[in-house]
Amino acid sequence: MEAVIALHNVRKSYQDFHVLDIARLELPAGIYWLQGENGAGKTTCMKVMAGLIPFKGEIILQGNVSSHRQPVAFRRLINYAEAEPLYPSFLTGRDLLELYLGTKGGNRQQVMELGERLGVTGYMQNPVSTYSSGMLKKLSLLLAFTGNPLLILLDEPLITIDKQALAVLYDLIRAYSANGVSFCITSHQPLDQRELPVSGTLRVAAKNIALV
Ligand SMILES: Nc1ncnc2c1ncn2[C@@H]1O[C@H](COP(=O)(O)OP(=O)(O)OP(=O)(O)O)[C@@H](O)[C@H]1O
Repeated sequence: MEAVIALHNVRKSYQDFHVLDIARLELPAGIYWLQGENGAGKTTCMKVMAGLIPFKGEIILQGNVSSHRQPVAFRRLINYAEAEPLYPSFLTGRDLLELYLGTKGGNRQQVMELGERLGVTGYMQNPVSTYSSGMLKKLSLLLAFTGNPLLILLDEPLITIDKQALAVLYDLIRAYSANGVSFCITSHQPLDQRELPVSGTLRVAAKNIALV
């Protein structure tokens, strides 16, 4: 089966500090748990996969969308939610959602319903500077589920959100996964296999990523 994402000779350095050196990694569709020690390179790997920071090498989605040759199409197919999201403080949640709907596409009605389920609707009209860390995290998760992504990267999605939002998040991951969307999730806490049917574990170590 065609890999959802394939990394070929991917190298990432911050100035002359080398963080990633991945000769080849090809992942079939699924839900992956990305593990590694603090500072191993998980967040860097996600930012590279999402096409958000420059890197050497090439990433191909579904065998035909290249990070270098089709950067816009590439970025539309991958969504990323940061571990500790930061947005310009004067923007409202609604401003950000409109921006995402405009650039990522997707069904407005469906996204609004999702916002309702996650419990963000009540504060969407307020500037993000007024949000608590959990409120910000829920907004970032809503944005990660906006559009028509092939792969969703969730960096520490379980931290700071309340029990109700957590149950919705697990539900969403399972439903999207059943519709063919793949996930790559970092979490220092164990993932509950009953809630999240993880298909594989990816380990970041010694600058490489391996499916273990
Ligand atoms: N913008 C940056 N400039 C310089 N070095 C950076 C930058 N971002 C990350 N690093 C370094 O790259 C390495 C990997 O960082 P990264 O954030 O990817 O690790 P991580 O596996 O996500 O860690 P954690 O589990 O602590 O979140 C670390 O040594 C870090 O110091």
